[in-house]
Amino acid sequence: MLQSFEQAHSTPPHYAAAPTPPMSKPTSPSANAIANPALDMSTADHHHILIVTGPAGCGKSTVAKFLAERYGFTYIEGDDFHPQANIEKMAANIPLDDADRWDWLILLRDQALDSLKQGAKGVVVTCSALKKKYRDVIRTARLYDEDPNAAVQFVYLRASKETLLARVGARQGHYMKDAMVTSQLAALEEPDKDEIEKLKDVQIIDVKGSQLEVQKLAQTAVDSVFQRDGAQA
Ligand SMILES: Nc1ncnc2c1ncn2[C@@H]1O[C@H](COP(=O)(O)OP(=O)(O)O)[C@@H](O)[C@H]1O
Ligand SMILES: O=C(O)[C@H](O)[C@@H](O)[C@H](O)[C@H](O)COP(=O)(O)O
Repeated sequence: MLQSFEQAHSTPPHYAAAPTPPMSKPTSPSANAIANPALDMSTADHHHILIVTGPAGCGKSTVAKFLAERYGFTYIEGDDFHPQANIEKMAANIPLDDADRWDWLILLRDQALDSLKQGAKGVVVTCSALKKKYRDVIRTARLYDEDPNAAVQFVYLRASKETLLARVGARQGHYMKDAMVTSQLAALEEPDKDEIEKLKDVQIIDVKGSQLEVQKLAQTAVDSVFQRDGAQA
């Protein structure tokens, strides 16, 4: 959900014009979160940057809020960090191009790193990250991090065109309208074999089910990442 850009915030020097609203405070895992040793492993051995990706309407914000609450991570809503020019373009049904996206992607990467630096035990970021080269920008977080245990992990939400159209169409008050779904899918490069098998930093979630079903799938996927990383630590 888009928030106000008027609040005070710190601005990275290389992105002076960017809106940078404050991030949500880390939340404690909800009282009814299922007890799971993965929660401890994630915080003891690694500081994860979870990037929830996929086209408009796939459920990024919905899933990211759930994951942030479950793990007590800081939530960063990517839509809140677009410069006004990008928002105006999207609201006019004009797809962003690469040039529109680079600084936004760098800003999201740096916001995630800032959060970890300020003590967050992990971060969940929503970012469509439609193309491999956009994901590669976020992957460079590792190079800039002062914390050698920081780990970027993508949670890609896979949805059919019909599902996207239905969900974007039903959503109220967002600048991204259903007319943009076609261009989102045209730009989309799903995570490829290299990313899945070599980099091993992508989890793919089918989101055709209910919110609860999708939450369970996302939780299982992320728990497995924490288990894996804990075992390797
Ligand atoms: N699994 C689901 N089933 C049905 N509706 C969903 C599901 N997940 C999200 N939604 C709804 O679809 C719309 C788009 O979800 P949202 O999280 O805003 O997607 P994104 O952030 O990827 O654009 C919202 O109105 C949301 O409530
Ligand atoms: O919630 C949404 O509907 C989307 O996330 C939408 O807002 C947009 O896709 C991104 O903010 C960035 O735009 P690109 O996907 O064109 O990079």
